[in-house]
Amino acid sequence: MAAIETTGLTKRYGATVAVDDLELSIPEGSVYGFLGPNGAGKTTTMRLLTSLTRPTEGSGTVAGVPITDRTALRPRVGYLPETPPLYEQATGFEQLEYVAGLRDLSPAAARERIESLLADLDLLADADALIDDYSTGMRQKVAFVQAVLHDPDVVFLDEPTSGLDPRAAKTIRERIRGLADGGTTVFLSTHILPVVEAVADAVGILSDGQLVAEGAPDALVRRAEAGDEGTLEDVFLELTDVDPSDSSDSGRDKDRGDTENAEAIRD
Ligand SMILES: Nc1ncnc2c1ncn2[C@@H]1O[C@H](COP(=O)(O)OP(=O)(O)OP(=O)(O)O)[C@@H](O)[C@H]1O
Repeated sequence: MAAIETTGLTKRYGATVAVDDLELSIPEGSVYGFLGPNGAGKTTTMRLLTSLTRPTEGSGTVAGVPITDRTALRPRVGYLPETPPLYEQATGFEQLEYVAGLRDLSPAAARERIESLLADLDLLADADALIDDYSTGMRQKVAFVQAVLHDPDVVFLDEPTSGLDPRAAKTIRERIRGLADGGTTVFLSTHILPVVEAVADAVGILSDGQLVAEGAPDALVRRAEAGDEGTLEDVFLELTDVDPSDSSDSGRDKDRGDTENAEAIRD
């Protein structure tokens, strides 16, 4: 069974089509890199898949649960949003204890899990300091632990390594791979393409709400115009290159051309 499956998933905000007829089928225990320019619809897709917003049309399941069933879906998914909610006046440990309570973990189980995850990220020694005094990287690590505390089947990560120094970013990358190797499915949205190249089993590129290319990172690079010498960045630029100075009509034509090009790449 696919961990994430969508059919014709669409979200409109008035005249804006944020997510347009999205078809996804992502296997369990894989890392899926979700790429796209600003405003492509990545956050909206993650909000749809975590039942934070409802589709205008289409449907989907995550861990076998319909994405419109918020109550059943909530324990099965974890979400690290781009700006994670953290309570500045709590210590790292208190913040995580609070979230564990919301997730119905017993105090003893919560303590054990929090300590193990914090130790794993090299943050246990600072667990009793106020979040207000944490660095960006320390906050990001707490937010990461918060998203995986209840051992979800599928975890959605929005820019999990942004603002991290190379060592902290490497730690998070290794944990992402570790999650997938343990059977968790990771849906990873980031603009940091080397991160995706390093950890993703498959990549989807979103442009104007539409999936314009999908495949293993190295296969996408090989099949795109970039050729053998190319990188994921070349593929990304090739498929999402919309000149902002275009009028909306000619811009649309250009989009369509890019989409057709991408269709060839998709198989
Ligand atoms: N609540 C909302 N109300 C109205 N329009 C919205 C809303 N949320 C998103 N949009 C619009 O939907 C489109 C997709 O936005 P979304 O935030 O999903 O993109 P994104 O790919 O996550 O962008 P970024 O990389 O900048 O975070 C944009 O045009 C945005 O303005």
